[in-house]
Amino acid sequence: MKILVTGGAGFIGSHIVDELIKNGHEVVILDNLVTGNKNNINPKAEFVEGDITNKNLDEKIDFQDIDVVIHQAAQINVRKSVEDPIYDGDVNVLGTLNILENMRRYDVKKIIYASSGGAVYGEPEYLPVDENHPIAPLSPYGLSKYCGEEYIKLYNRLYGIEYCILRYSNVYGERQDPRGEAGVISIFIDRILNNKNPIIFGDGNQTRDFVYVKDVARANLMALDWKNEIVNIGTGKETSVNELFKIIADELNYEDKPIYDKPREGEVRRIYLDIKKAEMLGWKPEVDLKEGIKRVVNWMKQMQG
Ligand SMILES: O=c1ccn([C@@H]2O[C@H](COP(=O)(O)OP(=O)(O)O[C@H]3O[C@H](CO)[C@H](O)[C@H](O)[C@H]3O)[C@@H](O)[C@H]2O)c(=O)[nH]1
Repeated sequence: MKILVTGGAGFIGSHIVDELIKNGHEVVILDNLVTGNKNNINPKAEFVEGDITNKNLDEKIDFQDIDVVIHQAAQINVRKSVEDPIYDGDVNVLGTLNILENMRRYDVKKIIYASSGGAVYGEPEYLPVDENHPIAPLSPYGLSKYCGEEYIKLYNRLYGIEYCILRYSNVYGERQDPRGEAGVISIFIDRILNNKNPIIFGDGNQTRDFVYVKDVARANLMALDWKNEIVNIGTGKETSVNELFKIIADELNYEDKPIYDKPREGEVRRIYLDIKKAEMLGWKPEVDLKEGIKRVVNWMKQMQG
């Protein structure tokens, strides 16, 4: 199949591209390189530098040739979305709509969409959070990601474009930029390798569901066969930031303590995803947190030479 991966030079998108190419697919990458990185680009993919909000995108990309779009390009910074909700909406809502319009115009059959299991549900009413949990985002980012979902469902009703919406939990792994938007795992490892104490916001008892990026990439590959589904992609396991610190400290033989700072405002206390639906569809995470952290450590050591 010929697949367009938007954001294919980014952290998650580039792993998806690698997985697709490994499985014999032809890949076109669209990325504006704002947070994406040229070094992440698989040499076997065709690379188009451009923006999902460009109204003349069809001058750069031959949509007629594309079978499926895997849409990963986005504004992904939660705090930035609070500071500048209009920019966030431009990229995440209008950018997604622009992709859908091109798909409609040139008859592209299917879209796989990266949504956020951490941001669309808001403060969990029950745990683990399944796909039927009420939607009540606490940030413009959570809402803009959800708007993307709704436009995709609308385009399915109106024009029959097939979809699969994947709601990721906290994704970590190689190529996540520790100095970039998010990713407590790469931030802690980066700080320890540079002789700085990790900083824990609040008491460290807040919890998250950390899923390894190559497991997420594999979910995208499988989603090529899933039809009009909304699926949580996580591990179904809850890990506190304190526990996380301990696993990373053990891995790096770090004996110093973390610094405790004031809690980050507006973030959820506990969240982890119910992944029964993904499991029913045949996907499950394969790399556990310890092993995944080992891999990130090795990668970061390599990067630092
Ligand atoms: O130096 C740090 C960084 C983070 N944290 C804590 O670690 C947890 C995870 O923080 P992240 O910034 O890694 O991720 P978030 O849970 O804030 O998740 C956000 O960023 C994710 C990307 O990794 C997804 O986009 C997700 O949807 C969005 O809510 C939070 O409790 C945060 O307070 C620290 O204690 N110290």
